[in-house]
Amino acid sequence: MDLPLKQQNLLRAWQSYRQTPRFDNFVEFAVMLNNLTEFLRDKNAVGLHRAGHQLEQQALALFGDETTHPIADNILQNLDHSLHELSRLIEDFIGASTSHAPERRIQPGPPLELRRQRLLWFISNDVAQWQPLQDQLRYFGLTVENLAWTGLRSSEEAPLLLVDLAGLADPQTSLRRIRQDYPASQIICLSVPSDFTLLQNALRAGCDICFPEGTPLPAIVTQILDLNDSQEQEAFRVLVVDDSPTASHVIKRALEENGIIVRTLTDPMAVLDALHQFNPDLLLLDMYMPQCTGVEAARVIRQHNEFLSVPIVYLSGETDLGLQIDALRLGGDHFLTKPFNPLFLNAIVKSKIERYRALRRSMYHDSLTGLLNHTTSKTRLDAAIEAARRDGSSLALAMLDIDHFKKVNDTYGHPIGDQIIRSIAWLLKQRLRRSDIIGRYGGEEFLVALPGATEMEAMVTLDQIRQDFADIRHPYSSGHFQLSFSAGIAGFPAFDQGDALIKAADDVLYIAKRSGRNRICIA
Ligand SMILES: Nc1nc2c(ncn2[C@@H]2O[C@H](COP(=O)(O)OP(=O)(O)OP(=O)(O)O)[C@@H](O)[C@H]2O)c(=O)[nH]1
Repeated sequence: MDLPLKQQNLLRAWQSYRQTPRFDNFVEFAVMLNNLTEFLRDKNAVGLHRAGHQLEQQALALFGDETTHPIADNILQNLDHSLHELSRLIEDFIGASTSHAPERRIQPGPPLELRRQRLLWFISNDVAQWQPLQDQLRYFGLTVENLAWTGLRSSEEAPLLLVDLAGLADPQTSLRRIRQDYPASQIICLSVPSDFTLLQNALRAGCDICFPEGTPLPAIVTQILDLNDSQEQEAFRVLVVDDSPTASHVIKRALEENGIIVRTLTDPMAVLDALHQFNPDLLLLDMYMPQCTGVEAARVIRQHNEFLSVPIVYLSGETDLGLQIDALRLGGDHFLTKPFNPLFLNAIVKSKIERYRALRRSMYHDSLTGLLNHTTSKTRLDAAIEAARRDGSSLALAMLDIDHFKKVNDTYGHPIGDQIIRSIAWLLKQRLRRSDIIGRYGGEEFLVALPGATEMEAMVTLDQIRQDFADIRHPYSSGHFQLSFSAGIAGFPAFDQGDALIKAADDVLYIAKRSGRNRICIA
């Protein structure tokens, strides 16, 4: 729905510049272009993003200032041509998506809001050979459909394309055709000969990721699931503190055009409350405000441990280098001088937030699985119990432990053991709700808290996951092996503190282990 709108905005902005070729109209065009390109990147519409990015580079080279506009006629024609090429690609994509879209029926929603399943099309002349890979991907929640090279069709969403190049007479031409037909899809190639030129050719023809011949199955599964995982990213949040409502409005608009959630504040003295309530990923601070300077506000903020790492970017008309350096020394991360270039502002804000989020991830999440780490799982559980107490709702906690895991390490090696730990993490992420708490509590032990669920409801959900996990065939050498996990469930309000709940679930997990494993017991 957003794509046609963004395309229209871009064409409209270009039209305005063609009619009145002033610098500010060019800025508007560049902002709309940047907005569309970032949108395509976020949606992983790889081919379309590539085309948008090329046009953006062309436009940025012409950005200049008031004196450089209007741009020369021949350059204008060039830009016009590239813009219409991009527009045609987008229209083809939108047309293909809507004309072949299957009729959508409204069905009653599932009781638990499951994460959306990603569609994957598998294109190969030898589907049977890839059955184990397909099975693995299905187990982890991807919807896999097989397509023949001769039977390619359109889709409402941009599916992930897994393309087997084995046995193709002219893989490059086939790939180019696919890239053209599916401009928005991510293309992953299997069976690419491990040769520099052939890999380079596949990438040039439009492939995004190549797996050379002989890549082990677990490595392929891991990368595809990682790709799928990285799709889910919450919108960035920025708090703007500037005493001028006009300046705040301009900044807000520039950032919102890029999908960033913005809150503005004209009174710097209220910044601590706003930080607590809004929980931003970044602060944009005006340098000079009547009651308090930006540097003073930054120093006050940095007195609070919880806000020590939130990036602070100063906005000011100040061009004195010495003052800028001092401002950075006193708790800021970057300095942007007004009038700012909206594209530059967006790029700085996004890159700072990406780093900040990566830092937070490493602080609160487990590096092997991306799940919450031990400490954070407990903190989140405590907070969820408090919320359940306030709302008078229930909460179920499960402790899960992989069965005979020592034997896995001893028989297949530690790296395969790690792979199993990751696979159970993916399965849990795939099957549980966003609002559930999923943590790696210890080596092969996981904590799962389901706010709002009773013990029995948790049992139904987790028992399905248990059965599915037990069905997964983990490939090893030329064969495979299967595993299981056991779990113990306890519930709030029967146990009304985090530690008591964990102990109760752990106790029944022990009973599940003693009574034969591959089962779930309730406290
Ligand atoms: N590969 C790998 N192994 C781990 C990791 N953390 C813990 N382990 C191993 O997990 C195994 C846990 O074994 P045990 O606690 O004896 O239990 P088990 O073999 O799973 O048997 P039961 O729990 O009784 O079914 C140990 O061999 C640990 O070395 C990890 O991050 N990676």
